[in-house]
Amino acid sequence: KPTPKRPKLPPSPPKLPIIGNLHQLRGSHPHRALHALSQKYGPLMLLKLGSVPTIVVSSAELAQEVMKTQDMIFASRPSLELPKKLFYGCRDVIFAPYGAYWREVRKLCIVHLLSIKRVQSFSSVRDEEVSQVIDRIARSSSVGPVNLSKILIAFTSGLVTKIAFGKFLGEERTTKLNHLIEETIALLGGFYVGDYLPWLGWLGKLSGTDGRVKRCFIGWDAFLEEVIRDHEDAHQTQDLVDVLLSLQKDRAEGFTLARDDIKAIILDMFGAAADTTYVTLEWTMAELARSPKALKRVQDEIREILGNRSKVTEDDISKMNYLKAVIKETLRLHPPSPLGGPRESLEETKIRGYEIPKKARIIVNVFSVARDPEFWEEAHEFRPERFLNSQIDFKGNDFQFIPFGAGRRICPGIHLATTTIELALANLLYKFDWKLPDNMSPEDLDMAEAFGISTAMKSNLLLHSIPYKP
Ligand code: HEM
Repeated sequence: KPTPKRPKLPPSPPKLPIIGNLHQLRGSHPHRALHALSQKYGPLMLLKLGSVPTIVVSSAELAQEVMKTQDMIFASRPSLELPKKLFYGCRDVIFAPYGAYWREVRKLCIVHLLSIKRVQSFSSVRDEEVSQVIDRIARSSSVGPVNLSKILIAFTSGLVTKIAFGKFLGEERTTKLNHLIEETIALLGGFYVGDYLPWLGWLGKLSGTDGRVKRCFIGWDAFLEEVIRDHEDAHQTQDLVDVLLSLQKDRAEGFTLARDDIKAIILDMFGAAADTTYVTLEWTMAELARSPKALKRVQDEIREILGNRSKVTEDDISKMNYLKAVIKETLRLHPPSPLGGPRESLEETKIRGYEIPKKARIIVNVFSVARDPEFWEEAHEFRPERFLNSQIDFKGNDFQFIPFGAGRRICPGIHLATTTIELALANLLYKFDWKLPDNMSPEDLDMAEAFGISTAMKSNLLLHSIPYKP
């Protein structure tokens, strides 16, 4: 009797009983551990993370297969316990499974919250917040090196808060909000055993994680409820809560937004925007601090364009080609979400003749792709010049460079992110000269990565700032 043909599955590293390949991710950062495994097992691997079959893609060619050729099949997200509990049952955009609801809220975000016009409407808020950063650095310039990491975290979370909530928050609420953001980031960046070994979900209760998640959710809900109520009582400027409330009233596009939908969408804005923007700024300053030539070149460009004006405005940025190349090179080497957004297959399919089961988890290792030797020479080096006179961009068409993802799930916040990053960096680089702390050579700067949901620097970035007089 012929034996039934076994499906041809992608190559897998050896597994242990029960935990599968989880142990191979221990001890290193997951994107680095997966990168190392891909060097041995190839650009398409099948891992068992606990009991979850997980496909890991590590080349530009296969990223295109997943995010373009078969994007429709891979357009969903896995159903994860933590987001279900924190994001109102995934009524947000990031974690919503593929379907009518996700399509509607994503469209709403693109058209109403993150459009070029809306991003422009916050230009004075950005300007104000950047000026505060400059003042803060100027005040501490003479004292010693400034802790840029701390200043940049405060800048990005302050900016997102103003964009989302306007000027409603006093000191007490801001402190509460910062605490909630910190706790959410810590929870999302942690390892939640129930997502890999569902039958061990009860460990969450035992370890106290479930209680922490519940308290965090209750904290957010009370906070958002209060802020939304304030917005309903007052006719304010057009911050994001105002926009969402007016869409709810108008039943825009025949789609009714529930209260919880609004809260989940606002939560996304914090989850997706603050940390990613901050880590891009931090890594860019770190890379420049250890590359004096690139630092000089970008400052010369900015200072030549500015003449003797006092600060960079958003209109100046379009001429700053080297600055844009510096940001791209930083996003290539240090993608803030090195494993992109997790995807899930909606049906069974094949990649390069290998069977991909339905409901498999898909990880595109954005970090590996940006080092694909077929596309990148001396991939480990910081060389912004590679992006000059090059059409390669992060808008999702060049699959060797996808820090924002690609396809149906591509990051809808690219314009908001880049506008903020460019303006903040251009001003930091215009207003100050930057030096490593005394006696530190470029090789001594600690470029290690922290663990967490966005890959920040492990050590705070301390640099001397010397005010520049035009
Ligand atoms: C440097 C900054 C940023 C980076 C590197 C980044 C990166 C990403 C990545 C890799 C994804 C997953 C894409 C995929 O699954 O293919 C994503 C999704 C998303 N991002 Fe961003 N992001 C950034 C800033 C922002 C900002 C400022 C916002 C605006 C609030 C934002 C909102 C979102 C949302 C809502 C999603 C979910 C999209 C969906 O699932 O349909 N991001 N981002």
